[in-house]
Amino acid sequence: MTKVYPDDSLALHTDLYQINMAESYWADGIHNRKSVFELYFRKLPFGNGYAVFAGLERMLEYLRDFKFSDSDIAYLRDEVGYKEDFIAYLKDLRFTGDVYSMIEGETVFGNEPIVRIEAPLVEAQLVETALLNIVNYQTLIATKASRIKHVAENESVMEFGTRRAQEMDAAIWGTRAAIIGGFASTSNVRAGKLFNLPISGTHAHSLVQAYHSDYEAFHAYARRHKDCVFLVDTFDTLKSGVPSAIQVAKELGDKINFVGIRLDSGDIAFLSKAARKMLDDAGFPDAKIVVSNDLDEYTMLNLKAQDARVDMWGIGTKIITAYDQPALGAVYKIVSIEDVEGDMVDTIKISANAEKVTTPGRKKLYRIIDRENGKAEGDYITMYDEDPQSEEKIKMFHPVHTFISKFVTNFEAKNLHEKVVENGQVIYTSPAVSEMAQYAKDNLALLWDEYKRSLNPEEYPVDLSQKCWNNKMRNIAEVQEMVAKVSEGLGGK
Ligand SMILES: Nc1ncnc2c1ncn2[C@@H]1O[C@H](COP(=O)(O)OP(=O)(O)OP(=O)(O)O)[C@@H](O)[C@H]1O
Ligand SMILES: O=P(O)(O)OC[C@H]1O[C@H](OP(=O)(O)OP(=O)(O)O)[C@H](O)[C@@H]1O
Ligand SMILES: O=C(O)c1cccnc1
Repeated sequence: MTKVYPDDSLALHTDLYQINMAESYWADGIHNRKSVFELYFRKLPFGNGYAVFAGLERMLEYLRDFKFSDSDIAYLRDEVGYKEDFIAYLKDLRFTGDVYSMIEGETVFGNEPIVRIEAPLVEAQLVETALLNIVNYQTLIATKASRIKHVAENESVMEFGTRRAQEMDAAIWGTRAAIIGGFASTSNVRAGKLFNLPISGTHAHSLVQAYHSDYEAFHAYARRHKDCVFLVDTFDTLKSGVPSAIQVAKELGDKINFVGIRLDSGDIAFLSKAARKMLDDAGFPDAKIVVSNDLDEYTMLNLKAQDARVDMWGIGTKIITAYDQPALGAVYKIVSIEDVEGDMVDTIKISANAEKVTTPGRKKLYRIIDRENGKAEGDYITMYDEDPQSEEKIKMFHPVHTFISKFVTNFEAKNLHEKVVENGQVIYTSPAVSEMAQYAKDNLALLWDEYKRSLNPEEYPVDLSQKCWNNKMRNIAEVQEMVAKVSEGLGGK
């Protein structure tokens, strides 16, 4: 049985090691040193050429409300065993830092900072797990939704996944992310209420089974509902389901809005073509054909290649669980920390894998947009004090394979980070989810098609400024020097 705490908070929604590190920082008196952390992922999910950022609104709620409640404090003291002095410190702890973030619906790529947290070390550390939890899931689902919508083109896509979601929270936030990524509506009524999302739905096989008849079931449904989409595959799609739907639509005429039919099994290509012909011949050329049944962008593409006659898609399991890639690997890394003199010192994490070496320093992120064609040339990471817009010409080069480079002129440098939290106060108001979805759509229009194709897209450039790259190389050299000294001191080679 779960225990119920009326004052349960999300401050404990973290890994134990974060609180243990917080205790060390505090005991050593370095907990209030200014620090800069960045949140980013390295590899795009689903082999896609871009991702769609989602999660800011929940992150902001979490940071705003960050506080260990009385029952959290009691648990940490009585069950986990932290000492009284540290417990007293945790009681009054709030998030007091600054946060810079992309806004929801922004197109995002690997190895670029999505969120930058500037806060006392202990605070920035404690919020890591929750921030990653939020962004990893929501961005994954928004990206999957965008892939699916890309294949659907102008046909609308409904989210049907709640029953298959990894529990209730995922259904709610996942469907919100799906709408940001391009889905038109959700079947989850609570999500509709909470986030003001468009809700939609048809009916299930149980309705038809309860009446033992397609005709009776459709009639019963139509007596109480104006908009009707009849599910036609319970007994026999072409011999009973579609003819019954047509009969009810004819009988009730203007009394209902016969939106169309739904197919949920069998050969969708074959059945949709046959049903289309029956509907057209019966005088219902505007009736829509909705399809569902374990669909995703791959089956959709395949169905389109077979000229399936589909007007609307219902997608459940494969969107809400991000079925083919259940996790986005976003990470949260420290890039700069105040030293004993009060100066900020950049810090780096070295790895044998060049892609995994962090990029030190407080940085900014720009999207470089060609003023002539309005298309994005690439993203450009600079040190905080740089302003690419003040330059005539910038050199963009691959941060690992540096010989891949180009000069860009006549560009607009769009700053992708908005200040959303200042001294712990949330200063950003999230727009409606529909606006986020529109923003996502507009952003995708900046990308050349080769970055958007669902199979083997081109790699979009995410480059470092020369200054940023030099800083990284200097940090690597310094660490190598330090390691050599340590190694010598310890008797190493
Ligand atoms: N013409 C088609 N081409 C490719 N895939 C299809 C086609 N028609 C249906 N599919 C997909 O093939 C899969 C068929 O799965 P399955 O065999 O479980 O369905 P079914 O037996 O027809 O229906 P159910 O088990 O739900 O009653 C589904 O993912 C469906 O979307
Ligand atoms: O297929 P998804 O993309 O997950 O979409 C949601 C599914 O949920 C319903 O099926 P139901 O729960 O009745 O299961 P079934 O169709 O597999 O029998 C509906 O008929 C869809 O097929
Ligand atoms: O409205 C529907 O058709 C629907 C809703 C949830 C799951 N499957 C279908």
